Amino acid sequence: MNAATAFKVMKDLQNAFRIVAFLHLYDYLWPHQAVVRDGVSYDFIVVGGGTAGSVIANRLSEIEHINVLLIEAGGNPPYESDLPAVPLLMQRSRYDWNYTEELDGFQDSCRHTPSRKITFGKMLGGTSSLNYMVYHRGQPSDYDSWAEIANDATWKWEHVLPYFIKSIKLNDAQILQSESKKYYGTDGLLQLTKDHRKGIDEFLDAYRELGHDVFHDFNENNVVGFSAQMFTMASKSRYSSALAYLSPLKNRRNLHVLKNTLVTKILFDENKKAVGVEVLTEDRKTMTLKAKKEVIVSAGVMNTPKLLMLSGVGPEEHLKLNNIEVVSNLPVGENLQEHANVIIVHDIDIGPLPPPNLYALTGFSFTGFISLNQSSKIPDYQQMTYVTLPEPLLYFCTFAFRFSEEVCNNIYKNSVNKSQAMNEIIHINPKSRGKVLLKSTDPEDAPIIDVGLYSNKDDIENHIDYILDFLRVMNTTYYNKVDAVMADAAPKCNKYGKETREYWRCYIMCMSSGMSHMTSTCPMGAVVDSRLRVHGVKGLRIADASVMPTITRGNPMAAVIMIGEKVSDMIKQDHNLI
Ligand SMILES: Cc1cc2nc3c(=O)[nH]c(=O)nc-3n(C[C@H](O)[C@H](O)[C@H](O)COP(=O)(O)OP(=O)(O)OC[C@H]3O[C@@H](n4cnc5c(N)ncnc54)[C@H](O)[C@@H]3O)c2cc1C
Repeated sequence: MNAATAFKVMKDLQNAFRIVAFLHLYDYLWPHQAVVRDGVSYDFIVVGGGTAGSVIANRLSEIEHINVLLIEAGGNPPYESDLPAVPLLMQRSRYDWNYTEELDGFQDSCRHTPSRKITFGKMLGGTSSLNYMVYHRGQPSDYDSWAEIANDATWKWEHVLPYFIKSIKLNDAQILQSESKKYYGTDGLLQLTKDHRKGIDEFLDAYRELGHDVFHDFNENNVVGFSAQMFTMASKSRYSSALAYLSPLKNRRNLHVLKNTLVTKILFDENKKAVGVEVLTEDRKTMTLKAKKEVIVSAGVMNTPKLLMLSGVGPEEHLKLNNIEVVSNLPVGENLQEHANVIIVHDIDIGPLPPPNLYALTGFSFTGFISLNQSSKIPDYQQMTYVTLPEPLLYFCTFAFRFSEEVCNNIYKNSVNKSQAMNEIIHINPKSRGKVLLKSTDPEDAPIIDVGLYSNKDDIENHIDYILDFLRVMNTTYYNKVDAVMADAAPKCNKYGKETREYWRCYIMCMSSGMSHMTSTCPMGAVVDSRLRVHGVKGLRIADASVMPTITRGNPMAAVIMIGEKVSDMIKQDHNLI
């Protein structure tokens, strides 16, 4: 196997699954297509049936006399969305928005192309239908600082925790019999599965040897340390936000789900109240759909700011440049935040791993939140380690990370008869910021995206510190026992010597990428208030990853679902519906 073959295998598999999609065998899982007429009114319109939008559509339509229209640009998730082993197959397919970042100063990187491809889900469940399913809530201190920025104590950890708990249906005997039980629900809608697979404990022992705590579970007391990962999975399948929140109510009469329909504009009346949306339907008809109470935009971190700007809500100068009439002058699209990730692969000798299985995650994994100052309760970086056979890693290298064939072949070449540990060293508190702008006023055009990774140079130097800290694991008993050797992914950096900061500066420029954890393009404070209402207009809220004032120090999906739960209650309260 080599990188070119691995890439071709992925393309062939994508084509094979297209045939399965053509048969529509799994459409019975999802709500029917709504029948709509031009000019028809609903109480609430939710734009985007993704991670947050699915939650909101469910919770608002719990009230029987309220009519909710959920509009989603994509269609039903395909069969492969269900299969935990193959999330990659939906990348660069019709289930992906297929955006590309502008040139970002990494032209000299080890990527396949200088511009980075960026994936977001375009289907019910949005990005939760194609992501890697890791469930982590971020740090309690993240929410305390949101509360401060938003000037609203209801965003503090103690007040958002009940919404995390409400969403969950945990079925893990070990956790439910432990102290951690109080942090989980058992009658929510989102199923979680903890990874208990063989092999994890030996790795965790190595981190224990370095002085780190090892937990069953991360929660408000267990913040800094290591644990096996938790996933949004039932035992053998993905649990996307759509499967959790939309599938069970596919026959609910007051919820109307309009699929394959792009919202092109939010419509305002003369008092700047959002009164509806303009859409482009799957048969390419333009229609107006009206909202009596509110429009809630949950179109994700790129498409929410794009839609707002197209509708006249955004930075005045940029809107005027595009001849868009300004409704509210706000810093929409600025403040984009992302976790930078550096990949370090180890060849290891741990004996045979089970062969890949479509219904299980490949290999096994664990994660750690590490503070360089071991007495601190606030982590500086996160480590996620996936232990697999070398072939699945080659697919990731070439198809997901899109590193060059040379880099992927370098990583693969000494792995014959071995396993590999792919370590993601993640900068979870970046100072760098990016932005989203309109490319044109055509709603079908992609936006201009500048993720801004390492635009603040402190992030590079801090990342080197994190990598050097991580590498201490190479001296532990277990890593010696399994003959861990670092794959020589970037030989061009070897001239500096691996013990130097120059080597790691060079390595970072070669082997880094974003985690696809982007947030904060319409943040609380600057763009929306603490009840997620857009400043300067009425009847318009935003609820998705874009409203986070700062990126969570952890994987963001759990926080997005919590935002969906919390905003649903806020909307009900503001309209006297509870
Ligand atoms: C490859 C990948 C792996 C990831 N892995 C993890 C992980 O393991 N754990 C984790 O915590 N996070 C992960 N993330 C991040 C996480 O999935 C996202 O942060 C989260 O799902 C975002 O939710 P959202 O509601 O903001 O947006 P989305 O879930 O993307 O929802 C937006 C929805 O709006 C729709 N839409 C957009 N524009 C329009 C329009 N104009 N009209 C109608 N509909 C529209 C979209 O099609 C989409 O369905 C990953 C992300 C990626 C890309």
